[in-house]
Amino acid sequence: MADELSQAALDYHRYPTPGKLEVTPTKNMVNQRDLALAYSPGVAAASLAIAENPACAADYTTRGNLVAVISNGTAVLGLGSIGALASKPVMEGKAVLFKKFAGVNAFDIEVDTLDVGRFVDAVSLLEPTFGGINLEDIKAPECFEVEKRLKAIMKIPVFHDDQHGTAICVAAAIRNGLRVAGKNIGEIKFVCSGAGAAAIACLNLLVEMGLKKENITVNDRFGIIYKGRVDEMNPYNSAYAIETEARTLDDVMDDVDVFLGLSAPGVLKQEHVKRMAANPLILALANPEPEIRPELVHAVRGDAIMATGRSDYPNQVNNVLCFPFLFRGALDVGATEINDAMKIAVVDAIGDLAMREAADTVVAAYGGKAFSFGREYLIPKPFDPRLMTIIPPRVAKAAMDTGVATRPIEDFDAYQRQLETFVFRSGMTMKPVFELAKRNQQRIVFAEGESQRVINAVQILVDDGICKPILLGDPASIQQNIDNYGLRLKVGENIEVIDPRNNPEYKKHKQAYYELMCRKGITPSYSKRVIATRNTALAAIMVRAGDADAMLCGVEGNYISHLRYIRDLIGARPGLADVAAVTMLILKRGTYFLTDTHVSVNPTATQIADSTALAAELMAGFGMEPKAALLSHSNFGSRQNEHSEKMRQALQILRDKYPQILAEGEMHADAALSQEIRDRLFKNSAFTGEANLLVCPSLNAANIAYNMTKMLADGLPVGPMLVGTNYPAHILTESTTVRGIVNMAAYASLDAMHRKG
Ligand SMILES: NC(=O)C1=CN([C@@H]2O[C@H](COP(=O)(O)OP(=O)(O)OC[C@H]3O[C@@H](n4cnc5c(N)ncnc54)[C@H](OP(=O)(O)O)[C@@H]3O)[C@@H](O)[C@H]2O)C=CC1
Ligand SMILES: CC(=O)C(=O)O
Ligand SMILES: [Mg+2]
Repeated sequence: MADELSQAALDYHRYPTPGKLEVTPTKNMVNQRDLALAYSPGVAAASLAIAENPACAADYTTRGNLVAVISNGTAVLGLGSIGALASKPVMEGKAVLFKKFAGVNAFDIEVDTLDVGRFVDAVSLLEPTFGGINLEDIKAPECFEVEKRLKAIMKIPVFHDDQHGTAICVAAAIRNGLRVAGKNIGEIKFVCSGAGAAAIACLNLLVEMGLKKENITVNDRFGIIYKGRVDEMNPYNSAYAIETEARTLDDVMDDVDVFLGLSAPGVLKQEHVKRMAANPLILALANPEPEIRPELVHAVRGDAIMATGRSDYPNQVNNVLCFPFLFRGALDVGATEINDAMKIAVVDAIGDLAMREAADTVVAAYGGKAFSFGREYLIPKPFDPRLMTIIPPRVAKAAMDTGVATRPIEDFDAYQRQLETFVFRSGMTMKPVFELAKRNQQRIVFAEGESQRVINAVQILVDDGICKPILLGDPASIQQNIDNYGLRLKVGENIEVIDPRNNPEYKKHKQAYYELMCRKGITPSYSKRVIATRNTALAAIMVRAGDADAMLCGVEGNYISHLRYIRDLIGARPGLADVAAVTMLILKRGTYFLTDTHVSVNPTATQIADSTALAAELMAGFGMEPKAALLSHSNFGSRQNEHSEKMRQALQILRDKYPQILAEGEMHADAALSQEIRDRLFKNSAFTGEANLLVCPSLNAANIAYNMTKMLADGLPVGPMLVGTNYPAHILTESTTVRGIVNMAAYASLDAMHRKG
C-alpha cells in the first residue's frame, strides 16, 4: 500500500477519536423521569415482559436489529492469521458497513482462541444479546466446523460472511460476466486459486448454479488439489480433488474461461492470462492486493473481463454488496436462520440490479461517471441505494416462504416504503405527492432538457409513471446523454423533446412572448431570439399557452437569471407584490418549511404575511398542519427596531387577513421550536409544540438558516418551491440532485393539478 494511503488510513482510524464506532442512546435521558423509565424502577417492566414472553425482546430491546461481527483473527482479509486483536479494525469496519448501508446496529467481538470448541461456546452463549451472528475472517477448514456447530445450537441467523457473502456476490458477478462473454456456465473451464472459506463456498454455490465439477480445477498453497494428495487435505477441499497429472497453476491455465482468485497476492501471472480462452473472466479477489492487478491483465489481453475486491478498479466484487442487506431482510422478519433460498434471492437481486442503469446517487458517489451493464459494470456498486430497497424484501419473502420467519411481514408495501425512507429520507413526506401525481400525470416541461441530471431524473419519472416529461434542448445531445447512461427513454414514445431552434410552435410562442414583453422594450426580432435560445422563457410561455402543465428550470445557470423570466412571463398572482420561495427541509427530527429562501431580499410586512399564507397552503398539500413562527432576533418585543417591528406587523396582517392560520411571533428560532421556552416567556401561544413553518425577516436570514440547518443537521431539501405564481413554475438550484429533481417534478405536478381544481 502506498505510504500516503497507509498514513491517511492510520490518521482516519486515530482522529478525532480512536476507532470507528461509538454507542449512541436512542432515548432521551435528561431528567429524573427519563432515568426512572430507562433504569430502575421502570426498566423492570420491560424485563418482566421479556421473562414472560421472550419474543417481545424485539419490542423492548435493540436485539431485533443487532448483529455481532465475530472473528478470531485467523484469516483477516488476505493478511493471514494476524490474531484477534489485530482483526479489530476490520471487524469495526464491517460493523460500520452494516449501519451505514442498511441501518443494522452491529458490535464487533474478537474472540481470542484458535480452539473450535472454545470459540463455539463463547459465541453460542451470546444468543440473548443478538438478533444475528456474522462470522468474519475465520480460516478454513475450522470455519466450516464453527459455522456448522453454531447453526445447530443457535436459533438466530449464523452466517459466515467470507463463505456465503462472498459466494453470493461472486455468483452474481460470474453469471453476468458469462452473459457479457456469451458463455454458458455448464460448458466453461474453471480454475480456482484458494481452497479456503471463500473459495469452497463459492465453488459449492456455482456447482448448484450449473458449473460442472469435472470442469473445475482448484489450487492452493500446496499446488493443484488432486486425488491422492496428502498435504493439507480435509473433507471440504477433497470434494474438489480431481484425477490429474497437473501439479501447479502453470500446468492448468490453457483455455481457461474463468479464473477465480480467493487466495493471495500475485498468484496469477501475465503468462497464465495469455493462455486463457477468448473473453476470459478473471476475478482476482484477494484483499487488499489481488492475485493479479487489472492493468497487468489488460496489457496482455484486450478481451479480458476483470474484477477485483478493490474499490479503485471497475467491478468490485466484495461481500459488502450482500451482508448488510441480507441481514436487514433476515432481521426484519425475525429469521431463525439464513437458508439457501434467502441466499439465492440475493444472488438474483444483485445480478438483476446491474442490468438496470446505475442510480443517480451512485453516479454522484463515483464522480459523475455513468454506468451501464457491460465489461466494466458486471455488478452494482456498494453505494447503490437500490441494494437496500431490492434485496431485503426478497430475503424477507424467501424467509417467509421457507418457514423461518418468526415475525412475518404483513404489509410489503409499507415495508418497501420504510426501506425507501432509509435511503431517500424524502420517501415518506413525498409519498402522498407521488401517489397523487401518478394518478393524473401532468405534462412537465424541463428547460434544461440536455442536462444529465434532468435526463436521469426523467428516467425515474417515466419508470414510476409520475408525469409526462417534455425536454427542451438539442435532440442529438439529449439522445447522446440517454445512450451514455444506458437509459430506456424513447423520444416520441415516453418523452417529448422540443428543439427550441426548430420548434413547430415557434410562431405562436414568439408572438405570445412579444405580447407580454412589448411594453418592456422588447422588439419582435429580439422576441424571436429569446424564444429560440432561452429555454426558461420558452418553458414559461409553453405553460402560459397550455402546451405544458408546469415547468421546471434552474438546474443550470444562476437563480436570479431564471427568476427574471418567471417574474416577467409567469408573474405573481393578482394582489401579490411578488412571488416567494419555500424550501422544505427533511431532518431526522422532522420536516420543516422555510420561507422566503430565494426571492425577496427585504420583503415588506405584507409580503411576509402573504408568503406565510401561501406556504401554509402549500404545506396543506403535503398533508401537514402548518404552525407558523415569524422569526426575529427579538423575542415578543424584547428588541425594538425596524426589523422586529416588521415581523410584529406581519403577524398582525396575518391575523387580520388569514385568521385561520396558526401563527406566532416575533420570536427567536429556539422559542419557535420549543414549547418549553415559549412557556417560560408567556402562556397562550397560538400553537402548541414546535413550529414547522419558519418565516424569516429577510432573504439573508432565510437563506443562511436554510443552508446552515441543511449542513449541520444533515437535512434533505426539497425545493425551492415557488408560491404566489400565476402558473405552476419552479426554479431549482444548480446543486439540485437527481432525486431533488424527481421530487420537484412530482410537486410541480401536484401544483398544476391543484390549480386545475
Ligand atoms: N472480495 C471479497 O469479497 C472477499 C475476498 N476474500 C479474500 O480471499 C482470500 C481468502 O480468504 P478466506 O477464504 O477467508 O481465507 P482462508 O484462509 O480460509 O483461505 C485462504 C486460501 O488461500 C490459499 N492460499 C494462500 N496462499 C496461497 C498461494 N500463494 N497460492 C495459492 N493459494 C493460496 C490457502 O491455501 P492453504 O490452505 O494451503 O494455505 C487457502 O486455501 C483473502 O485474500 C481474502 O481477502 C475473502 C472473502 C471475501
Ligand atoms: C471482503 C472480506 O470479507 C475479506 O476480504 O475478508
Ligand atoms: Mg472477510
